Amino acid sequence: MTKPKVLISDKMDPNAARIFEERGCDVDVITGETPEQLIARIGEYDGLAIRSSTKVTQAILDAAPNLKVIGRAGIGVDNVDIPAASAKGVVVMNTPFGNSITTAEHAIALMFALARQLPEANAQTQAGLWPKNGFMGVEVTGKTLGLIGAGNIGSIVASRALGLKMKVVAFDPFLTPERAVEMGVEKVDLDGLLSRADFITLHTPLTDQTRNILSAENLAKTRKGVRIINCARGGLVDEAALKEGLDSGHIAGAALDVFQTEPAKDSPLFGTPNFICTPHLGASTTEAQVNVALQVAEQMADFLVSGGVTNALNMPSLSAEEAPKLKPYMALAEKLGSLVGQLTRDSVPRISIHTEGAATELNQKPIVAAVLAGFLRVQSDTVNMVNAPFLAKERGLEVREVKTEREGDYHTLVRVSVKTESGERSVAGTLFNNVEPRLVEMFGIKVEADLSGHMMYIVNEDAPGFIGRIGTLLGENGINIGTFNLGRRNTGGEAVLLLSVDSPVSENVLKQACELPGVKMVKALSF
Ligand SMILES: NC(=O)c1ccc[n+]([C@@H]2O[C@H](COP(=O)([O-])OP(=O)(O)OC[C@H]3O[C@@H](n4cnc5c(N)ncnc54)[C@H](O)[C@@H]3O)[C@@H](O)[C@H]2O)c1
Ligand SMILES: O=C(O)CC[C@@H](O)C(=O)O
Repeated sequence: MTKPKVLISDKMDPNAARIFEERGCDVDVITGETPEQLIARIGEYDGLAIRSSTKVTQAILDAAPNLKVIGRAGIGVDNVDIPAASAKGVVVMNTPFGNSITTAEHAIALMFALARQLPEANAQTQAGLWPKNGFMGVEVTGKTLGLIGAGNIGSIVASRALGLKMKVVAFDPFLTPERAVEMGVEKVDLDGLLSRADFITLHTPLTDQTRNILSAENLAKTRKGVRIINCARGGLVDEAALKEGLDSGHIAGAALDVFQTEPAKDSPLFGTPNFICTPHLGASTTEAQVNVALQVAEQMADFLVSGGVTNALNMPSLSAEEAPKLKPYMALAEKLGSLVGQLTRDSVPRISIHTEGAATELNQKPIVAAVLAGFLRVQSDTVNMVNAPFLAKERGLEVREVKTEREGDYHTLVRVSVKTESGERSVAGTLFNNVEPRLVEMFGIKVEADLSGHMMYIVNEDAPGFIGRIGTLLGENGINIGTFNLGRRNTGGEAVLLLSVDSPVSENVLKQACELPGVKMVKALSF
């Protein structure tokens, strides 16, 4: 088996390259390239490991036919075009916890730097001014810290601030009252936070809801003398309004680690009194960089080598322990989805995935994604488990999931049903020996077939002589039959025949089969 190839395109702790090699990947570390250079190179790689410098655009994805996974050693993935990656079936992963403590500590460091004007005091002292009377600071003890965003980093900042004897109020629409109590913070609305906080620190992603959350209007609602810290994302604070607030003295200090445009080599804020900044250093400690490098390499290698999916933003997670158990189910689900897709001519507004028995104990999301991938692949051969759920949504296909924990005729079963203009149609399959996918029911008729390779599906009247006639026809056309699977609704009623054949069945043979007496339908299938 050829080894997966990974490119590390941003500066990353060397542990990442070591882990890739130890886990069976070939790895190249080539940093600082232009987008054009990356476009020329990316075609040969299965994986791309990045930090924030590499911008993974549609153009880069278009030039990457082999790419299967992008791993961000860090949290924010705003440098990756996730919809474009999903559409191409590329998994995007991040490392959501590896740099949280480090970034929270940076926010606290900036809070102290603002409270005591450390950068300017340092600069003037080293300039020989000994400015003993020029820097009257404030204590943080007893002050109110307003937390906008109380997720991983926000909650660490809160715990540190509580240790510093601050009062913490938090605005986060997704923060439950129970979690607020657990964190020891008071959950407030945004106006409440703005009117009460002595320090405001931001810890949300940049979304349509959070963009400009500290707008000119909201900054005007803050207390006079407020100090603002942003270690999350540029774009959360209106930088022009921030400058006005600092110039007017309404805002006593502001510290930005992140800017609307990065790298920020020029900004109207530079040189403003009581403004301090760092060049997106929130995650820059030895500990955090080792953490994220190890984690991203382990996650990506897991995916490329054994199919495990951790911390993916566009695909359900699948641990390395779960992967071997789920793999045969995903193969079964994909085959059932494909069978229904190949046999359905009408438009399908709804597809239902029903698991029964042992299958219900597993993570359903990969099973559903595999059914959708099989079903939609009939329409486009670029569909895979990553982009199938997105495509289904885009095409208005309603996806239903149903679980029945008790066993039926089989210890485990996956059933795929589609709603069509002519009614609901379903196929079902099980796993023999927990590993071999087997079709066991088709449109209400019991059959038993291994769905693989080239197959023929025939619906005919159950009458003597048919099997001989179809065998003769295929034999005369040089088509060897591998397996022969029969099922019927009732004696003399409708029967189905699923044949696996060693070579593709031509249109001409299908036509001749269709003309045999008693035949209602013939279709070539492939898996
Ligand atoms: N400066 C750096 O180097 C650096 C390092 C790491 C992370 N970050 C950034 O910090 C941010 C926070 O990271 P995290 O790990 O804590 O993320 P997280 O997802 O754990 O937490 C984000 C929180 O924001 C909340 N939120 C979402 N929309 C909101 C809204 N409209 N108003 C208020 N709250 C809202 C969410 O409910 C969540 O609790 C991210 O943008 C990340 O990219 C920056
Ligand atoms: O990689 C970095 O230095 C920044 C990381 C940070 O912005 C993140 O979102 O994790």
